[in-house]
Amino acid sequence: MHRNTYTVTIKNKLHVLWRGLRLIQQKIPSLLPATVAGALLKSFSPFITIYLTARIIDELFGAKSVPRLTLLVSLAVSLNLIVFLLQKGMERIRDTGNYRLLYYGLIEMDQLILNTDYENVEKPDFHLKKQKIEEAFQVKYSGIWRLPDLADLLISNLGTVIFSIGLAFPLFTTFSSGNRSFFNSPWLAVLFLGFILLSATYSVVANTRFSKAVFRKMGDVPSVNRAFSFYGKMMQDYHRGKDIRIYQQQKLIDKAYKDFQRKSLQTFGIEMAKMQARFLGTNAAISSLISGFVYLFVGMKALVGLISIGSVVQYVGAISQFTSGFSELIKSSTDSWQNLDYVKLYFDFLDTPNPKYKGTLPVEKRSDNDYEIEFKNVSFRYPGSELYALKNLSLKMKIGQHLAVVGRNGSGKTTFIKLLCRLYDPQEGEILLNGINIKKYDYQEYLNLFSVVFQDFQLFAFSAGQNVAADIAYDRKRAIDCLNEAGVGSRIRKMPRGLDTPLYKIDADGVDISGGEAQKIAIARALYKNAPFIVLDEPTAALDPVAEFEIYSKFQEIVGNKTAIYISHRLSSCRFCDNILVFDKGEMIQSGSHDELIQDEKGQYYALWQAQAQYYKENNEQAFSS
Ligand SMILES: Nc1ncnc2c1ncn2[C@@H]1O[C@H](COP(=O)(O)OP(=O)(O)OP(=O)(O)O)[C@@H](O)[C@H]1O
Repeated sequence: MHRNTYTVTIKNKLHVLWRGLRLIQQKIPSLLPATVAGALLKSFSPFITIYLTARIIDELFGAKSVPRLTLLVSLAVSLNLIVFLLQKGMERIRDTGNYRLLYYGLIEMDQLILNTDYENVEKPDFHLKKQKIEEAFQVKYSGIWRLPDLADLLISNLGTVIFSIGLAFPLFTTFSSGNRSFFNSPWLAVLFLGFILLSATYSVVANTRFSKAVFRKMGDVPSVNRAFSFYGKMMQDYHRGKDIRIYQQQKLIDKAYKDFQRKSLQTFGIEMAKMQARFLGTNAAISSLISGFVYLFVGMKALVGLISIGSVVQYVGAISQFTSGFSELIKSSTDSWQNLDYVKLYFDFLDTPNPKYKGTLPVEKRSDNDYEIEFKNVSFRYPGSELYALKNLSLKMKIGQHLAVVGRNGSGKTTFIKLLCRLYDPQEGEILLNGINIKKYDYQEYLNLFSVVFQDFQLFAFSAGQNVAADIAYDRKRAIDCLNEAGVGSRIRKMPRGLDTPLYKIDADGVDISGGEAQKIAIARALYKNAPFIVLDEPTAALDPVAEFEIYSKFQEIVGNKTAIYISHRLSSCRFCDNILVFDKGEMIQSGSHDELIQDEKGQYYALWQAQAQYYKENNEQAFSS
């Protein structure tokens, strides 16, 4: 059972590795070949010096032939130069490739967020996964972008181990037949090899332990980072600056931040540093011990005349290359193995399923806007929620109708709009467009039917014109007309660059706008889209009473033959509508015109109307009497 899970883990990890390498090869074809070539050159280069220096020393202590010495020195210099230049060339290709990989990897995640089903965007898990990927990247550079670096380390260290074994091989296999000294005994070679293997094994164990401990400690990083970024954002966000000053929260924030820094430094930084010092100290002691033995073993062999002086340089060099190469190989292998967990996280995120059924039916383009939408026994619960946000809703929206949706907070009004636009699909019942289930239509085409100003609408730090047109290139006259209709044209004209002025101060010449102005720009955006259905969810919440009146009185004319849906808590605005739907706890409990509904004195609409009328009366009387 245990073994089985282990095999599955290995298989999964190898699959992730294969997928990662294939992806890199497809997107940046030069990166992996340059990495492999660079790694081989890197591992080969020290051996040129070791081998040729040994030969030069032998020549100096032996025949002293000047032409041979010249040849050896020129060979050493030119080979080193060639390898160095090739290595640098590969490094350049690798650096550019790595940069492109980083860019590609991050963009790919952002693309997913922009295009995935809306349902995913509202799930906290979805964002947590992305946060983990980004944190692993920021703190340890782990993830898909580290694959080439780790491949470089693995190949170069493996190369070092292989080349050093090749160069040190004769030391353990060549014996002088006439010499019966202890240093010529194969048993000494075996003993020495045993010692090297023992310390290498220790190095494997210590490395794995250390990597695991670091990995465990890294588990604390996301929460530490989250807190750091929380404090960072809190202090940088100039919108919070007002509250901080008015309530004099500087001391509170400063103390909380310092306490957190102290705690995280203690539990994370100091403990990690201690662990590292212990590990590095033991490693340094072992490698000095090995060096001592190597010098003793090789030196004694040379002393009793079994090997040449040049060979001392060759063997000592090769064995020390082997020990450092071997320990680095182990370290890079454990790092690579753990990095695959982050690569898997990256692919899991990219593989986030899109549950929405995607239809292909084109939406008929009608110049008469003759579209009818019907909700048939629609019920809906948000994912993970037991409660119905909408229950058994049935209604028809006919072309050109002006519809108001009213009800207390949380009664399901916005949810109704979300279902209408297919941001979510109902669990029960169906929604039909001209008699066909909306799921069967091509989603993008279906979305073209709607302009919505959500309660929590968002504008972006693009230019005012681009915000209105939701595009880079757009019809300037139409944008100005829509801004005028929404009552914010004169404000935009007064901005330093008119339509081209960036909104918000993220841009150096950006302009901050008021909440009401933002709402008017959002209305202009809805008008610019010119869709057959226009939905306004609390469209005048941030507007002053005069602007509100203007918008409502003009809307009749602006909206024209479009089907309009207003969600509003101000019942006075409902009088403009043909039909009013009253929602309560997810159900539609009343519908009809204002005049009809107001007749039902036991109904919810009457109660809401009376409550509002009473409130306005009392407040106005109070305001005007003082
Ligand atoms: N993303 C969500 N996940 C879970 N429950 C939600 C979500 N959004 C809304 N709800 C719940 O669904 C119910 C209906 O919410 P909805 O936003 O549709 O109400 P509303 O009538 O528009 O309210 P308001 O007048 O306050 O805007 C509420 O109980 C709300 O808490």
